[in-house]
Formats: sequence, structure tokens, C-alpha cells
Amino acid sequence: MSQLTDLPAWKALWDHFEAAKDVHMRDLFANDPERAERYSLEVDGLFLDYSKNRLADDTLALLMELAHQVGLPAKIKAMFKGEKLNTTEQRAVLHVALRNRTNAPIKVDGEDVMPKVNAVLERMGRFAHAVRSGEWLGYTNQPITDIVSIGIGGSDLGPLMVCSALKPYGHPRLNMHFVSNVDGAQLKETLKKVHAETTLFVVESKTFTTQETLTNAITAREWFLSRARDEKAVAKHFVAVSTNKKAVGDFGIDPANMFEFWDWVGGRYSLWSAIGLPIMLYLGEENFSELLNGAHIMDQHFRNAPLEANMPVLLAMIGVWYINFYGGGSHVIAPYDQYLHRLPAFIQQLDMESNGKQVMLDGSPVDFETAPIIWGETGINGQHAFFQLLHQGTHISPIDLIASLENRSSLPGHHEILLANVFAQAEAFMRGKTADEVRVELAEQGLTGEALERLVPHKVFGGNRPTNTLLMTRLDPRNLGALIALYEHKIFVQGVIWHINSFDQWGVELGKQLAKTIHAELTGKLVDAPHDSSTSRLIQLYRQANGRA
Ligand SMILES: O=P(O)(O)OC[C@H]1O[C@](O)(CO)[C@@H](O)[C@@H]1O
Repeated sequence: MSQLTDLPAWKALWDHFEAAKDVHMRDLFANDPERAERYSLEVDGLFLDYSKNRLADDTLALLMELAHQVGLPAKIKAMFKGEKLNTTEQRAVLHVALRNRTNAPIKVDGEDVMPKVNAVLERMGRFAHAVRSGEWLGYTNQPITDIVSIGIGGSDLGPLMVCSALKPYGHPRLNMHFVSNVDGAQLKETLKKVHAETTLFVVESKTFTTQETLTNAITAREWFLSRARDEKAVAKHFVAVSTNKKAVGDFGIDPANMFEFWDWVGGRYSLWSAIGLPIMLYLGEENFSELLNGAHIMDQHFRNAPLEANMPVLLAMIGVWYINFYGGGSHVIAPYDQYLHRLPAFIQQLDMESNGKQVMLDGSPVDFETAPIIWGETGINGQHAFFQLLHQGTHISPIDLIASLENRSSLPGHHEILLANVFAQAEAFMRGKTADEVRVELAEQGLTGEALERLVPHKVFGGNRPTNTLLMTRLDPRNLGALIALYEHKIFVQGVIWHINSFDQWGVELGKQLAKTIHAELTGKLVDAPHDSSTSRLIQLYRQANGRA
């Protein structure tokens, strides 16, 4: 495999970095009045301003050259063609088929997957219609009022994030609940809020072997049966979403109540599949279709736009510039929208579980950084918490500022304040405040001499801190679909650059294995498995506290 670090563009980028690393964005803006226009682009209802980054035309040209040299265009084609890019599991990577609105055939092992994708989508639509219209009745013949989605990771975060983001589109009779944590507190608190007669449980698990989800599902079923007192009633109140028909049957959910998806849909890329059932139940078939439409528009853009005018590619390569050259190991997602408050958590899994890898496709170790640490919070709350570090700390953390132009809260006076803060933060991160500007400001406040000078270094902002501003016309299903697909493809591009497999997640396995043994020890089924002294002591402490010493 050609080594990334041996590629001419990689080497040229290092030379360029040495020459350009100290350039200040203030100067880049001063020297190019058209910078904002040239360094921005729009895809449908999504506008990206990437002008407030430490890069110039030659930087971008080299980054695009690197993308060509690693063979990105061919990899994009390969994904859409259904090639098995997930090489450790021998699986295709085809979340794009789930939102393939043209219905052009997409083949896996010679079989066009579109007919089965559409068949499941239609079934989901019929079921969602029955629940939403009130035709689907519980065991006491009442319509469903509460939906409890039980899943974790990719089988939770997508539906949770989308249902939160699109709450204004939600069905007025339906209350959505999401249970992921095996800490019984979450399920217990949820069950306090619902009634067995009017609650539908959607058990979501790609493998249907995930301990957290199955434990929660079993407890939920026991709770339900303790009220309904009729096994037959389960069929009206439990449905499953999975790739594993047998395990669903073994669990006791009628396969007729199972919505299927396939191993070529990665967990964290699965909200477009039947895993999106809670979304469809809450938002309806039309809005779910719009979500798919938005993603499809981004897919088409990603597939067809030249690299230098390709939104996911630009975001990815700008990320590579900071991660690999500036050593910026973290990336902040800051939505200025309360409805998007779960977006940072969603993108955190999407990015870190995909690209948190240390070996390349051929198994050899990487000798460069891969995925950044993704973190974030609603921007306005972040401003009053961690933005201090982003402005004056020692790390460089690029930030995505995400907002909608249209006001959805309909409370007068709020949206302008919100957007003023988005734009002000982007400006402040870029411009900073020089020592001379601080002096003028302090002098205006009446300070002079030593008192003034003592304060100056504390009040200086270096600026030159990178941000991308992503604006949606409005936060609606279609724009949200496009936004999510944008991040999915960005992450794919970075994985291609780094020669890693973005679609497996072996790193989550070891802890799961060890937990099985320790669980057996905590429950007295196994005595004293070999551990290090720290782990043994922690187990001992648990036993003492629970009278099992
Ligand atoms: O859908 P499942 O099989 O229950 O898995 C849930 C999550 O667990 C993981 O495998 C990691 O723990 C994720 O990749 C996945 O989204």
C-alpha cells in the first residue's frame, strides 16, 4: 500500500506548512476582499463558510492534490457501487442505498438491494401510519401515546438526535422516550412516565446481542407483562429492529413485528434504515422521506461535485490540515440551536467510532494522527463554559458553528441574540484582539501606566482560531438529512486519506469481553478470575459493599 507519508502531496504540504503556519487570518482577509465569497458554498438549504480557516489557495490546492493522490474519487465511486470497503468484516458500506431516491440499482454480491430497501420502507410507513392514526390499538383497545425506544450507540443516538431536532414536526399525541443506559435508573424513570396500555416499545439492535439493550428490553417486557398479564398482548406493544431474525424470535418478539436491515448498514450510519422507525413513528412517513431526500441531495453532491467544490471533501481536508499538520487533536461541534443539543453526541460516535483507528487497511501502524476528539455542546451554553479555553487556551480546536437562519422558537427577540452570538464568535475566533487594541480599550476605561500594562497580556486574544460556519435555511427534515450526510461523508473522506477502515469498531470489544467475566464475579457465578491488583480490589470493594465478601 502506498504510504500516505511518502506521497508527494503530503511532503509538499509539510513544506507549505513550514512556510505558512504562522499566517494570520486577519491578513488573509485584509489581502483578499473576496475571501468570504470564494471560500463558501451552498448545497440546497445548507451554506458553508470556511473562510475563517488558516488556509489560502495554495493550501487548498495541495490538500486537493493529496485527496487525488490517495485515490479519493475512486473510493467514492467504490462506496456507491457497493464494494466491500469494510475489509475486516467483508461488508459493503451502503447507507447511501437507504436514501437512494432515484432507485437506480445498487448491488451487493450481484443482488440489487433497492427492492428490499423499499419493501422495508413501505412496511415501516404502513406501521407508522397505523400507530399515528390511532388504528393500532394496545391490549385495552386504546391508541398508542408513548413510544419507548430501547437501543444503544448507533441504535439510539441517531433516532434520539433526529427526534429531538425535529420536535416541532412530531405527532402531538406521541411522547418519545429513549432508553440506552443499562443503569436501571433510566428505564425506571421512563417507566414512571408511561402506561402499559398505551406504550409501544421499539427494541433496536443491529446484532440483537447487545447486553445493555437486551437487559433493558427484558426488564421492560417484565414490567409490561406484570400489568397486561397476557403474553399475547406483547405483540401489540413490542416491535424489534434488527439484522438478526433468529435472536429476535428467541427473545420472544414475533418476527412479524420485526423490521429488518442488513449487515451493509453500519450501526452509526443506520438512522436511515429501519433503525429510524422511532423517527418515522414520531415525524410521519412524509417527513422521514424528506430526511432521506436531504441526505440524497448531499450524496449526489458528494458523488458528482469536483473535489475543490465538494462540501464534505472540503470539511474533511480542512480537518486533515489541522489534525495532521497543526496537531489539532480535537474538534468542537457547537450547534446554536437547542433542538440540536444531541448533535455533538451523535457526531462524536459517528466520527470517533469510525476513525479512531491506529492501523491502516493493511494492518500496519499509522505514523500520523487519525480522528480528532469530538466534543461539544450547544454553542451558547459552551460560550459560558469552555469557550474560554477555545479563545485563550493553548490548544487549537477547530469549531463547527451550526445555526439556522429562520427562527423556530417563535418567541420574539431570541433568535437575533442567538445568531448575533454565532457570527460574533466566528469573528472573535478569527480576529482576536491585539495588545494595542486592548490598550486603547483600557485607556478609554480610565486606566493608565502600570495598572493598564499589567492587564494587557490577560486581555489579549491571539485570534487565528479556525471555525466553519454552517447555516441552514431552517432546521427541517430535509436540511437535517443533508447535514447528517455531510458529516458522514466528511468522515469517510478522512478515513480514505488515512488509509483506515472507517466501518469496523474492534476497539469496543475488549471491554465487553472483560465485563462478561467480571459480571460473573460480581454475581457470584465465578470466583477470583485472574486480574491485576487494582481490578481485583475494585471487585472486592463491590462485594463488601453488597454483602458478598
Ligand atoms: O445495534 P447493536 O448491535 O445493539 O449495537 C449497538 C452499538 O454498539 C456498538 O457495536 C459499539 O459498542 C456500536 O457500533 C453500535 O452502534
